[in-house]
This record gives sequence, C-alpha cells and structure tokens, in this order.
Amino acid sequence: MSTTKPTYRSTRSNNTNENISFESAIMKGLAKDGGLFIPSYIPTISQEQLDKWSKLSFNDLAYEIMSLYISEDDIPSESLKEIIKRSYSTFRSDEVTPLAKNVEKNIHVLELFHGPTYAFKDVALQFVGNLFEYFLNKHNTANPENVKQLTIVGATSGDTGSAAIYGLRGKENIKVFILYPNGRISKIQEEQMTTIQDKNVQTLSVTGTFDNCQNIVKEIFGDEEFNQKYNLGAVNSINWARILAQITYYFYSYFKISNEQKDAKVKFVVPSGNFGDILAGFFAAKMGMPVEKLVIATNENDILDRFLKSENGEYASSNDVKATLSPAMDILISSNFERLLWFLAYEQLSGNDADKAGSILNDWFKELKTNGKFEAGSSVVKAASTLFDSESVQDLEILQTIGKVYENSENPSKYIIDPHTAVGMKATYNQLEKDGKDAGFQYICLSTAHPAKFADAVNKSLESFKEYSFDKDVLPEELRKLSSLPKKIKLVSRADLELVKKVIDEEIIVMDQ
Ligand SMILES: Cc1ncc(COP(=O)(O)O)c(C=O)c1O
Ligand SMILES: N[C@@H](CCOP(=O)(O)O)C(=O)O
Repeated sequence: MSTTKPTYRSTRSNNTNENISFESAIMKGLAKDGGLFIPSYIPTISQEQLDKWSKLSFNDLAYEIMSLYISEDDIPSESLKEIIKRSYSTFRSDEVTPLAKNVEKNIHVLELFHGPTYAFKDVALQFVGNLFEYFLNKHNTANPENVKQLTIVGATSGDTGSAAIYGLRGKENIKVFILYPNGRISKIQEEQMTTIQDKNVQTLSVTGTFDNCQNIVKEIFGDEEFNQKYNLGAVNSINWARILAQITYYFYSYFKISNEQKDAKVKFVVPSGNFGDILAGFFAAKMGMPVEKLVIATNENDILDRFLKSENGEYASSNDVKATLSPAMDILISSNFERLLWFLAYEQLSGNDADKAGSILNDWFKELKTNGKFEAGSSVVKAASTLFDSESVQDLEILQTIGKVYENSENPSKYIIDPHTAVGMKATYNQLEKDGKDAGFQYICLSTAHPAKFADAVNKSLESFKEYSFDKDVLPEELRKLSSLPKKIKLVSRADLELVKKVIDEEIIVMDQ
C-alpha cells in the first residue's frame, strides 16, 4: 500500500494530473466535469490492524479510518481528533451508533439515528459542518485580507436537509440553501428545517421531485460564474466527506459481532436511495472489513435492484418517481452509484487504468443524460454481484414489516422502526429465507431514521395494537414542540434552474443586510 495519503480525482476524469488534495475535493464538492471525487487508491488494513481496531471507541476508530484518507498537510492529527470529538459530542448515545443485538435471532439493528436530527445523515453532516469550518478558518486566518465565504446549496428528500442545517447553523462565513420537493417529505422533516430562524439558513420548497432538486443543485455547481461568485459548497453525498464519515459505523458494528463470534459471517442490509450509505460499506469491505454481502434494500423506486438483476448491467431511470411510504428513498437516479461504477469499470473494463475508467464513466453518463439509460456490460454486473445483492420492497410490505417487528422483537420487545428501516428489515427477512436459518449468517440491518420522523406510516401499521401510542412510545419531546414554532419557508413555483438561482441571489442580499 502506498505510504502517501490518497489524492482525489473525478470519476469522469481521463487525466491523473488533475488529481487534487482532500481539502480541495471537500471544498469543491462536485468536479468541474460533473463527476464525483474518489480517492486515488483505497487504503487496506492488515489482520493485526483489524484486531487493534476491534477494541477502539467510535471516535478513536473514526480517527484511524479517516486519517488513512487525509494528509497531515490538510488536517494535522490533533486537529482531526478534535473535529471528530466535537462532531460526535452532539449524539445522544455514548456509542454514537449503538447496535441493538438480536432484535430477532441473528438480526441486529444498527441505530444510526441518535444524532441531532434523528437520521443517519447526522453521522456525516455533523463532521462535514466542522470540516467546512476548519478549512474556512485555516484559509481566512492565513488570508485576513481575503476572507472566503462558503455558500452551501443542497437538495434533500427529507433528512439531508435538516442534518446539513443542524451541522452548519451558526457557523461563520457560511450560508445554507436547501431545496426540497414540496409536499413530498414528512411533516416533522419539514418542521425540522423550516423552524430554524438563523439568518444564514434558507429552505426552498420546490414544486417538483427530489430528482428535480438534485439535478438543479448539480447544474448550479456546473455554472462556473455562479460558483465563482458565491464559492459553492456541497453537503449531499456528492461530497466525498459524507462517504468517508459513514465508513466508521460499518467497522464499529462489525466488531460488535466479531468480538463475540470470531469468524462471524456478516451481511449488511442497507435501505438505499442515493447509494451514499451502502457505498461507505463498499469502502469498508475494500479496506479489509470481512463481509459476506452488502444488500441493497430499495423501495418501489428500484433502479439499483433492476441493475443488479439485469443481464447486461442496464442502468435505466424509470419515467416517474413513485411516492412511497419511505419518501427519503423516492429517488430515480442514485447519485453515488457512479462511484461504485468507476471502481467496477477500473477493474473489469480498463485493465486497472484510471484514465481509461474515467473515459468510460464519462461516456456512460453522457448516454444516461441523453437516453435515460446505459449498459455497463455483463462483466460489470457480475463483478458487482460478488459483493452486492439487492431486494426491492413494496409499500404494503413496509406496513406489514413494521407490525411484524413490533410483534416479534425480543430484545427489546415491541421494537418500533421507521418505514425506511422496514425496507431494510423486509429485505433481511427475504435474505434469511433464501439463506436458510442454518446458514449461520449474522444480519446487520441499518436503521437510518427514528420512527418519530414518519408518523403516518408507523401509525398506519401499529394503530391496531391497543397498547401502542405514538405520543407515548415514539415521539421525543424535542420533536413534539416543533409544530408550535414559527416556520421560514420560501416557495419556488417551478423546478427551474434560473428561477432557483434568482431566488438565491435575492436571499443572499437579504442575508448580507
Ligand atoms: C431515512 C433514510 N433512509 C435511507 C436513505 C437512503 O440512503 P442513501 O441515499 O445514502 O442510499 C435515506 C436517504 O437517501 C434516508 O433519508
Ligand atoms: N435521502 C436523502 C437524499 C439525498 O441524499 P444524499 O445522501 O446525497 O444527501 C435526503 O434525506 O435528503
């Protein structure tokens, strides 16, 4: 393994000389060619390091992992340790992401929702907010005559938005604009974002879908004049730091099992939409975490499931996004899948030539933009299937699964899950049925949001249980009070790039007054 830390290149670059530092990749967010930044190599760890890591706290494990990707020139060790400590001091669990073991026999639930906004996005965005602040302060201290500002523009289907706002609010020289699809997120998700009255934060409620919002964000980043004018920053999983920060909880939860069962055969089941969460699992596996499978669990918006089950690796957008009971995953094109495709193209189609892999990706995503689909080829989908499996879950199955877990859970009993976690649990049941109970697999299902964020689906599923009460059993006080707070919403009548840019122009003038 290289002794120098990775540099970063775009998934669509055919020129290794364009590689940049970690700091540059984080502050740019999206590459100029529209690609996503990836490390020039994936650090690998020895069995000895794995054994050492298995005994570490969450924070210490996060440092060991992140420091493999970040040079001391970008962030000195002690500064990185301080950023990590500050980022996770806001979590309600000392373990940050505790593992609920044997919720049902051999099925463990990785609770990722103990951060400020009760969704897994907090694990990365508390860290990303502090990263942005660190890099801005470093620049502005060295250049007091040329103070740099950062304008965050993000798109959300409900959870990234509030996690980004809570990770960035109150930070100096940072303005935040979050686009979300009007009427397509839950009541509490919208309240979490719109009740923030900080002058440097503005939500834009767009008439359209999440994909419309995500496409506008990517086009805004591609507008060089606008980007130069406002120095744009990305909080979506476009930003490599989001993926990096999510690697920790794969190793951390794996060790919770392997420390008790040395040669445990572990399958991770991940409710997936934009593919950022499970992609972190891919990096953990490539680094050396032993894993049997990474199972992609999608709702009825199933581009990922269709790819993995296709003969020739067809990556094809459906015409319309379905509004489901797991709205945060109502996504047609999974933005982060591009990063996985790069590594698959690099290994299967380019003879391990990074520049050739970038050219292949560039061609594929031009075709996707023109025709709405492309074929990666049978060798690529076969290679993907060695590590990944996939399941697609229907709305009715979500409701049935929330009830089934409530009835069957042993540790604790009457365990209540949100609809996205239910997609993961139903996929886990499907895997268990295919594997057979005697196969001896340990299943870690990622719980990506607290059930309080999705009252409609949880109540619809559990209202028949006479002892169940949403207010008593689910809703935390800090979320209960949101409904009574004043809200700051800016409606955007069309999912239109120029209209959104105009609104941002206008709002920045107000923010600067
Ligand atoms: C609650 C929840 N679960 C699962 C997902 C899917 O995660 P990813 O988009 O990283 O695949 C998201 C967001 O997309 C989410 O907000
Ligand atoms: N479900 C996400 C959609 C955006 O995903 P990201 O990982 O790219 O930020 C959300 O909650 O907004």
